[in-house]
Amino acid sequence: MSDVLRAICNDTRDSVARRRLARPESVLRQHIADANDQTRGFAQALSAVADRGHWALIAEIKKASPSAGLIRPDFDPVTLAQAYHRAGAACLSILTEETRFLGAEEYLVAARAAVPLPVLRKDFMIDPWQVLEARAMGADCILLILAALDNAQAAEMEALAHDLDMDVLAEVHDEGEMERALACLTTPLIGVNNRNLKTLVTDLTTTERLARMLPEGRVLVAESGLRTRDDLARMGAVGARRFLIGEHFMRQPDVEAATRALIAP
Ligand SMILES: O=C(O)c1ccccc1NCC(=O)[C@H](O)[C@H](O)COP(=O)(O)O
Repeated sequence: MSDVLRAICNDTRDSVARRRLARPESVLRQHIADANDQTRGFAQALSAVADRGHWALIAEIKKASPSAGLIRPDFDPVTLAQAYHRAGAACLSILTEETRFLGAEEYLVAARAAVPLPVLRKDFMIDPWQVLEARAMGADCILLILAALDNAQAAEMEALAHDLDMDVLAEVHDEGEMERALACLTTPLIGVNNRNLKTLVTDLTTTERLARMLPEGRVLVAESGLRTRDDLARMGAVGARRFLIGEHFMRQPDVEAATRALIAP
């Protein structure tokens, strides 16, 4: 595990221990039962767009990041979600990690209430309790970063997410992680992160290299460092139809126009 990822996961472990005291598993399960909220079908929403031959966008709402610092000072998750929705995004990704991404559960709750799109809880999932927490806050999908988990942990969290009717986006960055994801997880959604979490540098050749390892039945999500229509075409040339994009949009004064400009047929 890279130093950056290790540091984030260590902080997450402390934060989970605090949050779990306030909302133990039994409380989360009761909340989920009482809310009786149906999930929205994250993977299905992506396929509905991709299968029509369009770019299927997971549009990210992120205020800050370790690589970029503060990205969007005038941050309003509801306005951003509505702009993405009007522009034709298939799904949202919302950072809930508080320390380095300045994310919050409240952002996910408010953005999801404002639009009908399925939502990925973007966080560092290291404990099954967080999967319950994600469902309780309304997430339709969770991210499992293979670099942060061993196979048994990843499989346990995937099974719990599926039990709770959520989808799973598995994230890999190299051949070893891709092999592990394919061996221990059943999710169709395989995200290749172009960002090296050691150096935080993005390199689109990562997706180009790993795309060829995907077998039938799995679908590629190209993640990070995507800014231009040429970038999407380049990812499209190796089979990607689904894209996770954050920073490029967060830097635009007109997020709706920028989103339309990138994904328009
Ligand atoms: O974005 C970072 O600096 C970062 C650092 C350490 C771990 C994860 C990080 N990013 C999370 C992501 O996966 C991206 O937010 C996502 O793929 C969108 O990438 P981008 O379009 O480059 O904002």
